Amino acid sequence: MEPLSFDFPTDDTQDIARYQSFSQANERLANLQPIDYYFAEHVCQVLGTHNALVFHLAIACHQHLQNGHTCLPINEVANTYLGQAFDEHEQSISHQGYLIPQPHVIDETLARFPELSSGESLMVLHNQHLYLRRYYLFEQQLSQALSDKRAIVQGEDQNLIKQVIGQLFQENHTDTETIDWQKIAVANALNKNFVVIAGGPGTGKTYTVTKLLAALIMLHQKQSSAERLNIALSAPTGKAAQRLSESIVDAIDGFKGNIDLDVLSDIPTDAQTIHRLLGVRNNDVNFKHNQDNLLPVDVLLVDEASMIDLALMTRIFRALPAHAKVILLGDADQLPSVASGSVLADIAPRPHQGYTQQNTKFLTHVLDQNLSGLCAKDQTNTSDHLTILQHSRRFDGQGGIGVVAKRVIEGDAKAAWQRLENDPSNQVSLMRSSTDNWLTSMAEKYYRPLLTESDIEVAFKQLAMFRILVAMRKGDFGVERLNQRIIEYFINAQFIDGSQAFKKQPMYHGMPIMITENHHKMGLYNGDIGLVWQQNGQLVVLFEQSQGYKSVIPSRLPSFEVVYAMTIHKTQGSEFNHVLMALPDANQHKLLTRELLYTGITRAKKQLSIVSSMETWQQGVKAQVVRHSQLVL
Ligand SMILES: Nc1ncnc2c1ncn2[C@@H]1O[C@H](COP(=O)(O)OP(=O)(O)OP(=O)(O)O)[C@@H](O)[C@H]1O
Repeated sequence: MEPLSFDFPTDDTQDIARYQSFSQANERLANLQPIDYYFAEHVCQVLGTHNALVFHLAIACHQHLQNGHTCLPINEVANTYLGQAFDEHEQSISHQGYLIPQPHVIDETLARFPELSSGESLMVLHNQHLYLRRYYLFEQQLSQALSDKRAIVQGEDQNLIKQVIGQLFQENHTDTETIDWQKIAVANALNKNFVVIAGGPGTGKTYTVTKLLAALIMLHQKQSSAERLNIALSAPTGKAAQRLSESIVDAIDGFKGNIDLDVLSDIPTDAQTIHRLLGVRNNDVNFKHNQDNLLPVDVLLVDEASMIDLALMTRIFRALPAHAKVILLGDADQLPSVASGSVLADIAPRPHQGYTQQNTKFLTHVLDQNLSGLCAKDQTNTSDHLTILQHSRRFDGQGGIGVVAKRVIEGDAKAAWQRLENDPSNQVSLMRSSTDNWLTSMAEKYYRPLLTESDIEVAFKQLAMFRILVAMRKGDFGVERLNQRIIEYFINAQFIDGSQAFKKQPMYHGMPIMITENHHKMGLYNGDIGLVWQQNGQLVVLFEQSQGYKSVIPSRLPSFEVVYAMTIHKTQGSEFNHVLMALPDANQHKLLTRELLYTGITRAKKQLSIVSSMETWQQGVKAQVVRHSQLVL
C-alpha cells in the first residue's frame, strides 16, 4: 500500500506538514500509536482523499475508542489540539499537534464524503459523532434490541399478575403512601422483556430478583405447559458469578415457608460467567451462541452489569431468542467497563425519569396502590425498563461506609472527608501513620495467618477478610510496589524463606495470586484468585469452585501476580470485610475519579480505612468519568 502524504493547509495557525510515515506523524502528534495512524491511513485510502482534517479526525476517533468512548463527538473536539504536548522541563512545545478547526469547517469537510453517513464505511458519521463502523453497528444493534425488548407486552393477564404479587408480598402496607421499590421492581419486570434493577450495595437487588424469578415461575406454572421455565444466571467474572449463586441460595433459604417449595426448587442457583454461557471457541473471537445459534433460555439474569462493555452486551442480546426476558442487575454509579462503553450508566439514568402513563397504569393496577407520582411529567423522556432500589440494608443511614459512599457519589468531598476524620460508627477511618506502619500491621493481621494455615477453607475465608485497594499499578502506592513490600516484610521477619521468595517468581505456601489473562481451556479467567498451597510435598495453586477446589501446578498457570494489593478496577464484583484504600500523591491524581473512589469504598462490608491527603481526596471526588456514547433508551 502506497503511504499517503497529507498536505496541510497553510494559514496562520497550521504549519505546512506532510506525513510520509508513522514516525513523521509521531513527531508532530504526541501519544500516537501505530494502530491509530494506520487506521486513519486506511480510512483516507478507502475514501480516496488526502484531506488532513479527515485523517486527523480518524486518528482522534480511534484514540477515543482506546480511551473507553464508543464514539467521537465532533463538537467537543472542534477548536482543540489533537496530540499537542509540552516538555515540562524546557517549558517548550514537544509536539506541535494538529488544531481541529471550528464545527462548521468540520461539517463542511465531512459533508464532502457522503459515504461516511451511509453506515457502510470504515468510519461512520452519525448525529455529529464519528464511529469505527464495528462500534456503530454494536450501538445500533443494541439500541434496537433493547427498544424491542423493553416494549410493554400487550395482553398480559393483569389479574393473575396481581394475584401472584399479592402472594409474594404478603406484608400489609397500611401506609399507602410508602413506595416499596422492591415490589415495583418485581411488578415492572412482568409486563416487558427487558428490565434493569439498579441500586447500590445491599439494596436487595439479589433478594428482589429471586422473588422476581419466583413470580415468573408461578406465572409460568399457572399459565402454560408442563415444561419448566429455562432460566440462566450469569455475571461478568467468576467471582461475581460465585457471589450471585451464593446470594440466590441465601435468598431462597429465607423464602422457605413463605413461597411454595416447588416454586423455589425451580429457581436455579448455579450462575456462570457470560463467556461460559455464550461459549468461548478456541482461537475465535466469536462465541458459540450468536444470532445463528441462539441460547436456549426463556429468562436471562445478568448481575454486575456495570462491568459489561458495549461489544459484549451486544453479543449477549444477539444470542437471545425473541421471546427471552433479560434482567440486568447492577450499580450504575460504579466504574464503567474496562473496554469501550458505559452501557449500564447510559441505560440507567439517575435520577429516574419516571414511567409512561401506560406503565404507571399497569403498576397501579397490579400493586393496588396509587402510583401516579411515578408517572413522568415529560412523556417523551421515560424509563419504563428501570427500577432503582433506594434503601441499603447493608449500609443503614448511620454507618460510615454508606455515608462516605453517598457523599462521594454526590460530589461532596468535604462532607465525605469530615466523616472520614470523625466517624461515630467507627466503620471508616483515615490512616495517618507511615506506610511502613500500616502496611506491616495489616500484613500481620490479615495476611500472615495464611502462611501457617493448613485448612484451605479457612484460608480462603481469611483471604476474603481484607484487601488493599489502589488506583494504579506503578508508583509508591501501585500494586507492584505494595505487593513487593509485603513479601519483603515477610522475608525480613523470616516468616517465609527468602531464597524461595526472591526467585524470579515468588511462590510460597499461603501466597494469594490473581490470574491476569483468560485461559479458557483450563477454565481460569482474568481476575480469578487462588492460593499457593503445600500439598503432598509440592506446591500447587488452589482455586475455589462451586464445589471443591481446582488444583493447578504452578508451571501450568497462565500469567498471574501476587494479590495482597490489587487495583480498584479488578475488585469490581468482589467484597471484603475490611478494605484499605491507598490513594496516590496529589500530583498523580489524574487517574482518580468519583466512580473509582465509590467503587473502592463500596467493596468494604464492615470497615474502611483510607490513606490519602485531603487534596488528593478532593481532586478525586471532583473528577467524573466521561464516556461518550449515543446509547440512550
Ligand atoms: N425486603 C427485605 N427484607 C428482608 N431482608 C432483605 C430485604 N431485602 C434485602 N434483604 C437482605 O439484605 C441483604 C442484602 O440484600 P442483597 O444481597 O439482595 O443486596 P444486593 O443489592 O444484591 O447487594 P450487593 O450489591 O452487595 O450484591 C441480604 O441479607 C438480604 O437478605
